[in-house]
Amino acid sequence: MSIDPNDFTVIKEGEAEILMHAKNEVFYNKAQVNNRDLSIAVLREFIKRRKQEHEAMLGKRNRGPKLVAKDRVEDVSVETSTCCIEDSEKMNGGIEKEEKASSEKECGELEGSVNGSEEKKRKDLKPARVLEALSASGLRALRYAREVEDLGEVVALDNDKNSVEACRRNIKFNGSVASSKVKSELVDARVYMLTHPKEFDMVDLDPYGSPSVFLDTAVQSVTDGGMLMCTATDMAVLCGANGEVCYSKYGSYPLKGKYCHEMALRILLNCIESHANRYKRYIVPVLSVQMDFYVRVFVRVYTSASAMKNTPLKLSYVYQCIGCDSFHLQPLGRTVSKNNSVRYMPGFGPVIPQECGDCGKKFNMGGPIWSAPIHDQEWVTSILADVTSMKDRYPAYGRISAVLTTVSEELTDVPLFLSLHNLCSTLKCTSPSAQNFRSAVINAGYRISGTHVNPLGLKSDAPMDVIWDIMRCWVKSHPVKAQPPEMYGSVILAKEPVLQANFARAIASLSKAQAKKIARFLPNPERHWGPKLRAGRTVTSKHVSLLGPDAINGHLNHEEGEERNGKRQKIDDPISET
Ligand SMILES: C[S@@+](CC[C@H](N)C(=O)[O-])C[C@H]1O[C@@H](n2cnc3c(N)ncnc32)[C@H](O)[C@@H]1O
Ligand SMILES: [Zn+2]
Repeated sequence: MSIDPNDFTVIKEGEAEILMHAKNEVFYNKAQVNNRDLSIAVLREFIKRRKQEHEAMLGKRNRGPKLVAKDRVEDVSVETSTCCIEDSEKMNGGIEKEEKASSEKECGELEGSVNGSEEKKRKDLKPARVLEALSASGLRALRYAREVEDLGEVVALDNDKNSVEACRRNIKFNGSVASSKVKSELVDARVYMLTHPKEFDMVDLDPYGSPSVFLDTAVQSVTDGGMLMCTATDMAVLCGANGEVCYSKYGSYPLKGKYCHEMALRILLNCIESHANRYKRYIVPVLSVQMDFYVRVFVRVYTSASAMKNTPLKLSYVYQCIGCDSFHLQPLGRTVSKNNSVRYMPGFGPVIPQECGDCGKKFNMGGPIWSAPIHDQEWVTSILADVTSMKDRYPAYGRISAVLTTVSEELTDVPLFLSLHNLCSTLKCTSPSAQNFRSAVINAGYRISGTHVNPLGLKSDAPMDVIWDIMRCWVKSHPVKAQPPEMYGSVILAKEPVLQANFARAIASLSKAQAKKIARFLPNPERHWGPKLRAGRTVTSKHVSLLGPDAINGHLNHEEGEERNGKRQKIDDPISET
């Protein structure tokens, strides 16, 4: 079939160019440039660290070849990550034997290199292979191949014929490097990942809406120490619009708090971990962001039946008061140490009484969520430095550096966050400035930081009763109008504060970025910067009511025209967005 060049426009992003058909029957969303840029930045960091970890492992082997020969698995397991199991405290039994067997198999190549020359050993680390499981036009796969140094093959999958045709066309259009590296396949990604276990150093999931159906096979397709990058755009589901739908997809109940976007990240992480655990694997998040209209997580995947036992320690239920929105975490598990041995036990609970100690109302319970750190700050700082050193190579530099800056200042050991506005609206009081409030928390001996998820959000390790005491003290000097005594705010204010808050400006009350006036939050670059409908869909009023007019990328006028002409198209499929 001949191709008419007039039917196409060329879209350039980073170093890749794609041909977009006038009918636009293949998915492309310009707004996802932030997502693709950030993924490239993380992939560069991963490639760098993978190499360092490999060299460290070789160095260790060189230093003690006899030890290596004797205690090979243990030695390998300590250094972990690029190709072997991580855990050094090996457990007895069948699981351990399986781990050893898998470790031996995967490290066979490395083992062979121990006696070879230094040069040969270095060569043994093959270039990383990437799987872009849901590739559409192939833009992302092409950017990885063209922009990320030292990358091996990039396999781009799609189960849509038009997308695969477009992807293959785009591979050719991007020249010889792209053609030699990127391979496109028409296949259901789940089948492909299931039949290619532990083959890809990085697997990227960027679906329409929810990634939930792809997670089980994706966690199996990643190499040990490899990376899974995963987007979810079904924010309404993850943020509690239909709690039961979220539960069916992700195995967690969401809560409609101000922190719901961070909770969304933590629900997704919990879900990935639970799938990983089925295969004696576990995840280590390096970066987790909520941007624009989606969440995106970057996690490493390791295999270790013994390390996997720690999973319940990293998960919590969340109790959220239906009156004053105070929240408390209930860990799923705990450990008891005795004579150098560790026992794993269910968590003690409930961590709170039936009624809220502050306002007397009951609690909703959400989760379980991932309550361990969602970023590795060493990674974040290094990625930020790298991005800054090559800003010209990131079309979305401003946005991704702002997000990374804010992430780099987050308290990583404090799940979820408070909203100062919410506290004040509960008490019906004027708001202290964020700096005053931060100072009072610091002066009371606690830590506080911002969150990349919300410019008004504050993360703190101060317990809720301390937070309310600070607000009680604030109201004493900024009185509120009398409220009915049964209002939550009145109940909270009826109690005398135990703590005397000190609002005097504390040195750390501004973050470093705030003090240096470095951009932390940027507005969208243009209107309609949001999710897009599945390729080939027409917008109806159903989409408008579900997504809001902004989210439909200007299709609204088009639809109104069609409706006026009485030609509105019926859509049977559930809405998807990305
Ligand atoms: C949101 S688009 C991907 C966008 C792309 N990653 C980018 O950055 O431009 C999702 C793609 O997944 C494809 N897809 C959906 N289900 C799939 C499946 N089971 N197997 C393979 N591809 C699938 C769709 O055809 C669509 O092209
Ligand atoms: Zn309460």
